[in-house]
Amino acid sequence: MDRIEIQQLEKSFGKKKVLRDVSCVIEEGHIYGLLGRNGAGKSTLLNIINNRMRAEEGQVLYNGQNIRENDGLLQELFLVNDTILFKREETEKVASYFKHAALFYPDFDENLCHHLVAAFDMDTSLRLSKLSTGYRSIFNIILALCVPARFIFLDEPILGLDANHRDLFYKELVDAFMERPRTFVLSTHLIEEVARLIDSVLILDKGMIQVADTVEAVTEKAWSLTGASQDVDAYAGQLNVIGVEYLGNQTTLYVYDDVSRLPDTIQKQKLELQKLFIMMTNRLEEK
Ligand SMILES: Nc1ncnc2c1ncn2[C@@H]1O[C@H](COP(=O)(O)OP(=O)(O)OP(=O)(O)O)[C@@H](O)[C@H]1O
Repeated sequence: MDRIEIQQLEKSFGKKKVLRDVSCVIEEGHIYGLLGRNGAGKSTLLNIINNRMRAEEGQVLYNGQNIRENDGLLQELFLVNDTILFKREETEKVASYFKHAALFYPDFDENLCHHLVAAFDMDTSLRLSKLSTGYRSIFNIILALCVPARFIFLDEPILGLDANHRDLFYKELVDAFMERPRTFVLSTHLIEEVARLIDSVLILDKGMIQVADTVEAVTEKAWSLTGASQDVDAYAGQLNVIGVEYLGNQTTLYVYDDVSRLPDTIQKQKLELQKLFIMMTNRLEEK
C-alpha cells in the first residue's frame, strides 16, 4: 500500500516558526481532512509535501523514498491551490487548458472532465483569468478529480462555492473515489460539511499535528461529560480535558480520552468533530 511519510518538518518565515516537528503518515485509499485554524500552516505543509516549498528540517518520503531526490515520484502527487497556474496560463481558455492537461497526463479522465464541466455548468470558452472565485475553485476541483495522480491535495477546495456547488462537489468527489480509489487530502477550516466526507483527520495547530487518526477512532475519544460539579471533579482526575463549561452547579467537561467506567451520576455525549476541533484549538491557544 502506497504511503507518504512526513517526518519532523520544520519551517519558518523570518522569525515566525510555522511548522515545528510536523510528522504524520498519509496512506493510500483514504479521504483526509487537514484541519487547522487560519494561519495554522496547512498551505505551507501542503506546499512542502508537494515539493513547491523547502522545509528547513525534516523530510517527506513516498514509499520510503525522499520526494526531493526523486522527481519521478512527484507525478503521483497533485496539489491544487490558488497558485496552481503560471502567469501565461491565465490567458488560456478553460477548454484549451483541459485539452493540454489531457496531453500532459495520458490517463487524464476526459470523460469525467466532460461530465463535470456539464454538471457544474462551466463555461469553458472563458479565459482562466476571467473566472469568478467560485468557478476558479470548480476549475481546480475538475482538474483534481481528473488527473491520474494517486495522492490528490486540495487546499481550501470550497472557497467561494455556493451551497449547491458544494453539495455537488461532495457527491462528485465520493463518486470519483468509489470509481477509482486513491487518496484525497482536503485542507479546510469548514469542518461541519467535510465531516461527512472524510474518513481520517489531521489536526494541525501550533505548528504541530495534534491529532492524526480515523474519524471513527477520533470520535470514540471525544466526549462531553456533564454532572454535578463535585461528581465531575472527582472523576476528571487523570483525563485529558480539553475544555470546561459551568452552568449553576453543573459542570460539563470536554475530554479527548477513554471514558470507560463512568459513574451513573455523569452523563456522557459524543462530541461532533467540529466541537472537538474548536475545543482543542482553543485550549492550545490558551497555553
Ligand atoms: N511566503 C510566505 N512568506 C511569509 N509568511 C508566510 C508565507 N506563507 C505563509 N506565511 C505565514 O505562515 C503562516 C501559515 O500560513 P498558511 O498559509 O500555511 O496557513 P493556513 O493554515 O493555510 O491558513 P488559512 O486557513 O488562513 O489559509 C501564516 O502566519 C502566514 O502569514
